[in-house]
Amino acid sequence: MKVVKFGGSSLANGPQLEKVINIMQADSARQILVVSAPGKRSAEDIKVTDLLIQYAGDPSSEILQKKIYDRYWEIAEYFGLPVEKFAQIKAQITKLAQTNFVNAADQLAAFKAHGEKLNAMLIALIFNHLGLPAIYADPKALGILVTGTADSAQVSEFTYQNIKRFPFDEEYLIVPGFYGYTADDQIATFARGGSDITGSIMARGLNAELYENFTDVSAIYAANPNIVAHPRAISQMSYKEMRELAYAGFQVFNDEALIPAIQGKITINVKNTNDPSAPGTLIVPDTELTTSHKITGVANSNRFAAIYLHRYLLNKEVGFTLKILQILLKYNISYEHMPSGIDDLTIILDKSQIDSQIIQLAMAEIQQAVKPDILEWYEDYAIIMVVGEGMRNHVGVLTDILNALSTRNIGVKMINQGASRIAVMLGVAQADAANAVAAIYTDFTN
Ligand SMILES: Nc1ncnc2c1ncn2[C@@H]1O[C@H](COP(=O)(O)OP(=O)(O)O)[C@@H](O)[C@H]1O
Ligand SMILES: N[C@@H](CC(=O)OP(=O)(O)O)C(=O)O
Repeated sequence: MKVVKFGGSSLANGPQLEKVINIMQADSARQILVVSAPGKRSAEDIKVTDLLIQYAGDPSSEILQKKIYDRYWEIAEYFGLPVEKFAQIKAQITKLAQTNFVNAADQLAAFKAHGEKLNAMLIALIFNHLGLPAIYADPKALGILVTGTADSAQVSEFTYQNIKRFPFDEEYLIVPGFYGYTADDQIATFARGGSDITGSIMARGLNAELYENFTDVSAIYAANPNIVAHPRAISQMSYKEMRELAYAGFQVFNDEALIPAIQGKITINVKNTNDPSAPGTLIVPDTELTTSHKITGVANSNRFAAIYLHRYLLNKEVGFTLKILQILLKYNISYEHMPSGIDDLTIILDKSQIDSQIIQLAMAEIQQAVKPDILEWYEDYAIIMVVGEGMRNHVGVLTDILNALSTRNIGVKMINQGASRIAVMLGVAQADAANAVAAIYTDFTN
């Protein structure tokens, strides 16, 4: 049996859902359908998840209710679903505004999750209307249990036994992606783009033969196609390569979604809803790789910022880093990377988790506690990740990367190599990030 996940772009309207239904019917092993909320129908459009975020901030807005309702009705109408059957979807949109939540974070999570929930309910109704046997499987009934925060949930291990016990037979199982339930029965969502995680959880829970992830590109490319024109398609890559690339900007597959697949040894196939016969990209254990390039891909991300500090003889002082980490802990700030030299330390953070006031307080405390000669906050920071299992067997990869950048006059703020033997991470100014990706990609593929 195959678990098949479709992203928001594949479910944006009726004609897209029609392609999805055809893809599901084309292979009898495709039984589990994990869905995102309807995505953008054009570049200027707004995702249903983003409409729901607005609605959470203004639940009395009839305009927002109507906008959300219209997105689902447009799909229902395309398939000729009777209004009476659609009534339950409409009722859920209105009911959200009347529900009392314990706090704002729980309320926002519940609103966001309804993008997927209502879409899965609607798709099950449409399948049945078309004479296809299908049931809606809510994460609560499946036993998808999560811990962590309301907007950044982590799956609990109990989930996998629960999924195995879920009773189903020959019918399609339509599962909403993106959320689970906490121990106190509240909805909590994964990070944005997290429907991929649900697909991976289902694939591990049911020990699927394959996890197919359908999106709007025919493969994962060696560079973001929005930066490099017609980049090389990656036919196959390892879990670890995908994780590094997804983390650093290849949003085509969520980085956290790799973990359940790795644990369950499930092969992932990223494919295109608009071109389903294309082979797509296979993501496999490194032992199963049959192709090898010097580099597999190069990604960039602007979601980082850095604290830089300099003090002579930093290397001699016992407990220096610990003091800084205790301050970060106090302010609930997690760090991503910490490259260091004898007198210097850079702490790279994910900007999305911090506001500027908190960082100022933390910086003031660091100044007080460790008295650095220089303490700076770099907002203008982009990370470039150059990834490839093939790097292990090639000498001079770093030289080639640095040459690619220096010949285009792109300055490097930081280099981190070694921790992961298949990736080199570089820090550059945000304005240089796209050029850096294009430069490295061009030099390595020529
Ligand atoms: N290296 C890459 N290869 C393919 N697509 C990429 C890459 N980097 C970024 N993308 C972008 O990822 C998009 C697909 O991801 P996403 O928008 O999350 O899809 P979905 O709506 O299916 O969840 C593509 O349209 C493309 O613009
Ligand atoms: N709808 C959620 C989860 C998701 O995975 O969406 P998409 O498949 O459109 O990336 C989001 O917008 O974050």
